[in-house]
Amino acid sequence: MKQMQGIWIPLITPISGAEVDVPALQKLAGHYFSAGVSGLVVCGSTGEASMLSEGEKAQILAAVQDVVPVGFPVMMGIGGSYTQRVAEKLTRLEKFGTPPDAYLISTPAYVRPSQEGIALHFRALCEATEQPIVLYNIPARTGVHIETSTLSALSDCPQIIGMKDCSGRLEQAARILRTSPLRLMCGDDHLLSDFLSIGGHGAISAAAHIRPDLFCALYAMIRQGETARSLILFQQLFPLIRLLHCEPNPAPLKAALSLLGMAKEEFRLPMTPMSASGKQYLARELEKLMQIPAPQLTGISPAKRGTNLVFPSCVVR
Ligand SMILES: O=C(O)C1=N[C@H](C(=O)O)C[C@H](O)C1
Repeated sequence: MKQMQGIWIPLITPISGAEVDVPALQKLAGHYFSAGVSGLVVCGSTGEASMLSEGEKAQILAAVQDVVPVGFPVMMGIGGSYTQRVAEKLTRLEKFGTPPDAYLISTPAYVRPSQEGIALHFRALCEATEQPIVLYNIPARTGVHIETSTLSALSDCPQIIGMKDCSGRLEQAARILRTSPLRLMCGDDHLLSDFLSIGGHGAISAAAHIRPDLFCALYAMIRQGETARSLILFQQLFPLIRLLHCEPNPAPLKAALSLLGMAKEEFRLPMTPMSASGKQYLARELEKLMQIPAPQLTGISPAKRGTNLVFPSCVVR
C-alpha cells in the first residue's frame, strides 16, 4: 500500500437472519468504491468485529477483496488483548488467504496495560507480519491511550505506517504530524474538519457511509485551502454526524442505511437497534443531507486512489 490518505469507509457488516450477509456487503463495497473513497476497512468497530468469529472475519475480507479492483486498498481491523493470540490471528489469516493491504490494530482492551506494555504488544505484532500496520488509538473503547512517547518507542518498526486517532486530542495529533513521519487518520467524525485542517492525512469515517461524495468533497476543499466552502459543507454534515454517534455506533448508522434501503437493521447482541425517538431525528436530518447537491467533481483515476497523490480522490470545482 502506498501512502495512506483521503476518506476511508470502515464498512458495516450487514447481518441477515443472524448470518453475515455477504452479497449485501459486496454491494456496499462496490458502492463505496464507485463513490470515490480512497479505501475500505473491514472488521473495524463499525463492522461489529467483536461479534464476529475469526472464520467470518476471514470470509468478510475475502468477499470485499473479490469485488474491488486490484490496487484498491482494503484494511482489516484486528483486536484482542492477549498479545500472543493476536499474533497467531495474523499468522493464521496470512496462511489461508490473501492478507489485507494493512492491519488496523487497536490497543489491548480491558487489560489497561502500561505504555511499555502497549509498545511491546505492537512490537510483537510487527514480528508476526510483514504487512503494514496502522495503530488504532481508541481509548473510549479500550481504556488506554497511545502516548506520543510510545509512538517514538516504536519508530524503528517499519511496518507501522500510521495511526487512526479516536482520542479527541487534537493537540497531540498536531504534535505527531509535526514530529513524525506517520500517516494520521481521523476517527472522530465530529473533529473531521479540524483534524484535516491541522494537516491530518485523512479519515476512517463511519459517518462517511452516508453521502461519501460530500466527505470526499470536504477533504478536497480543505486540502485545496477552500476554507469557507469547507466550513459551510461541514456545518451541513455536522448534525447527521452527531446523530450517528449519539447512540452506540453502528446502531444509528445501520438505521440510516436501512432508511436509504442499503442495509438491514440487524445486530448481534449486545448491540441493539437505535431507539425509536433517535430514529425520528435521524430520518429528518438524513432527508436534509440527501438533498444537498452532489459537488462537481473531476475524478482522479480510480487506480490512483488511496495513494500518494498530492490531492485526494476527488477534486471539487
Ligand atoms: O470502525 C471504525 O473504524 C470506526 N469506529 C469508531 C467507533 O465505532 O468508535 C468511529 C469511527 O468513525 C470509525
